[in-house]
Amino acid sequence: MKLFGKFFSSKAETVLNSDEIKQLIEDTLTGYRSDIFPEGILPLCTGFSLAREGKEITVGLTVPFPCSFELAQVADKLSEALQANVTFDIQLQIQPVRSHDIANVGNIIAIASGKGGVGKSTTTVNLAYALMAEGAKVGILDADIYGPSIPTMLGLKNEKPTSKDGKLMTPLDAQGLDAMSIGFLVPDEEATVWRGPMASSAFNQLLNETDWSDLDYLLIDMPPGTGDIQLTLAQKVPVAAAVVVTTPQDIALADAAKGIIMFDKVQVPVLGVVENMSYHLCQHCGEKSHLFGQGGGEDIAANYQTRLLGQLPLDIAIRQDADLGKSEIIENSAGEIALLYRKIARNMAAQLFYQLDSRSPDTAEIITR
Ligand SMILES: Nc1ncnc2c1ncn2[C@@H]1O[C@H](COP(=O)(O)OP(=O)(O)OP(=O)(O)O)[C@@H](O)[C@H]1O
Repeated sequence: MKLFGKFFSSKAETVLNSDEIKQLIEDTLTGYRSDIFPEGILPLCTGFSLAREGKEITVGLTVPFPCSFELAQVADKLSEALQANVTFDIQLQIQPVRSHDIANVGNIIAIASGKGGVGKSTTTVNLAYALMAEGAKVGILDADIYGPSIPTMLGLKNEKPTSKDGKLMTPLDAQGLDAMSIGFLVPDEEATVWRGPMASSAFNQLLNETDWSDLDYLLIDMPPGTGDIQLTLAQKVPVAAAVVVTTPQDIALADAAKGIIMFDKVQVPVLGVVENMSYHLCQHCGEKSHLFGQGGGEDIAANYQTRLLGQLPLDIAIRQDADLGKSEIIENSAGEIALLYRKIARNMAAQLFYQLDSRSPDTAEIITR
């Protein structure tokens, strides 16, 4: 992926030699700090190269998780500092953190909620597109056998997967996302009467008999709740980690806590909590109102030793897009909401790396202790 930096100012030109340019780039990449780069960018890069042709400078970087938005900003900053067009040529080297035998799938991340209706499926779809916008290859698997909403949310209702070899199903393409759901295969009313084992075997088939393209992440939209079916899925699917979606209401938070405890029980690390419908911004005066309470996501993250990955507003555009089979990331990629989802997606991918990837300085510390 190429990220092109831009420079606008007409500062008096200082001509730097190649060594000075290299030093300035290295210093910038080492000194940069943000939530996802607490110790700088360069120490995490497994590759770094520099090519220069007059005012065109290309920096080759190999990074361990998707983070295009932040790197594009760094490219702008460097272009300005060097008064040149700095292009980042990014190679993503995302490593599967848990071994499994599902072909062409890297890391499987379960998106769960203790309670129904908190916006788990909407969040899953938007996070999938957000990860894609950050540079990753992503798929989405709807595990909500009893109430699959992913086909509608991706604008693929009534579509059916095909098969090239009569064995594996080709996932549907949702503007670049691989998508699979029981909703593509059987009418909604049919699956609702399936008993637990049948639902679980249907899910296994969806996971194992889909011809996924080469995915960095497969997001699983889990059925809501923490009952037997969720526990079985969390145990049987080689999930690398989970994310719990909640709203700030007490009842949703209590159920989100049950979700965290459930994953803990089956030793699936929880990357963090996403607080959906956190606040509402008045369209007229811009005032923020916390309709369902405040601080709950932060409290739950602190009480259960995880982190708040981000907060999303209650917003009519999110609901309208979800109901119309669209996504804010695709519809309005530079909009405030799209940027919020992208920040959460970067946090999620970075947490997966820092907590579980053997290349991360944090895991190395844990391993040597
Ligand atoms: N941040 C938001 N702002 C406005 N509407 C939202 C937001 N998030 C979700 N919604 C809307 O809330 C409703 C429920 O969302 P969704 O189906 O994603 O919930 P869910 O937790 O997956 O439910 P279930 O698991 O019970 O199927 C949908 O109509 C969706 O458009």
